[in-house]
Amino acid sequence: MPDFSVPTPDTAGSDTAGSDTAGSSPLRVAVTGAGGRMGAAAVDAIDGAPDLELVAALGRGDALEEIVRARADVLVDLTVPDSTEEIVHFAVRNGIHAVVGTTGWDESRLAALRDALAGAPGIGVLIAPNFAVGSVLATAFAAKAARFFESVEIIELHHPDKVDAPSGTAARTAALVAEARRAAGTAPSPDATHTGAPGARGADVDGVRVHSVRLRGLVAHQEVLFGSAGETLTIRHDSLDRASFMPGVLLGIRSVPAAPGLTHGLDAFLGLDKA
Ligand SMILES: NC(=O)C1=CN([C@@H]2O[C@H](COP(=O)(O)OP(=O)(O)OC[C@H]3O[C@@H](n4cnc5c(N)ncnc54)[C@H](OP(=O)(O)O)[C@@H]3O)[C@@H](O)[C@H]2O)C=CC1
Ligand SMILES: O=C(O)C1=N[C@H](C(=O)O)C[C@H](O)C1
Repeated sequence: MPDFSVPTPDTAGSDTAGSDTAGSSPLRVAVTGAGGRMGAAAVDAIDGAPDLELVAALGRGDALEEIVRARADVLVDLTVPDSTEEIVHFAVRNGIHAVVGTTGWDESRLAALRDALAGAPGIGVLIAPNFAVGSVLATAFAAKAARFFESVEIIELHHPDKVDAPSGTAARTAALVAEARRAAGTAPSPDATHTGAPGARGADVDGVRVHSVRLRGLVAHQEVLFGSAGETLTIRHDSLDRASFMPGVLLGIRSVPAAPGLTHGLDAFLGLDKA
């Protein structure tokens, strides 16, 4: 597994950065959604990290108080959009940092979380739409490319057991692409469609068309398609296995105690905000 635990520009010098734990006690980590696809993989990854100690693994129906009783330093939430907000606010109220991979964090939820964190000095929450480094890079590349093309559309492709559409990654990519195009004064993507079947043109996310495919055999994939006269650019990322998410989960756990307030996206912990 690639190891991002070496100190990054943001974490260098912090107590919690790096895997060299000589002289310091392991970070105590709790996981909600521990029985799920991602939660189970995260539990294994945390178990395998010498600088981390898994102190609680909760499923639906387990009392959140167990996280406090276990004296967790960091909670990793990998549940469902309906549960994540309550769980993360519980952690913040109880002075526990959180690393959140669960989808469903729209602008109004993020604003409420920022408010809660303002009343919890020193507590950090990472909301990471995607933990895979390739996906984070692909989204950053898409945001960079956004202003240079007339047209943009996103296709996200996932396993059919996913409960939400579009994916959190696609929503975040669309938002960043839209922001870059607005800042550059780019016109909306041209589209002459005026008749057609409902849904045929995908969902409108911040002015960007997003198409969601659900197919057995897939894990998590995304294409951002750009087009201008005579050329196209496709930025594609594929997670072929949930192993792809684990280095990012571990980086989030190690970095979040030194990052008070809300961090949206793994970018800053990878030093990408300075690239
Ligand atoms: N950021 C990233 O890189 C990634 C994010 N994700 C996101 O992570 C989330 C989980 O995905 P995935 O593991 O595939 O989904 P799963 O459905 O496999 O897992 C979700 C788990 O959460 C449990 N759960 C639901 N509510 C609660 C609760 N209140 N307390 C404790 N546990 C609860 C469910 O239990 P039960 O089955 O009993 O309902 C289930 O075991 C999704 O939002 C997904 O989009 C996924 C992959 C990567
Ligand atoms: O449910 C999934 O599987 C995934 N969810 C996240 C999302 O919605 O973007 C991250 C990744 O795409 C896998």
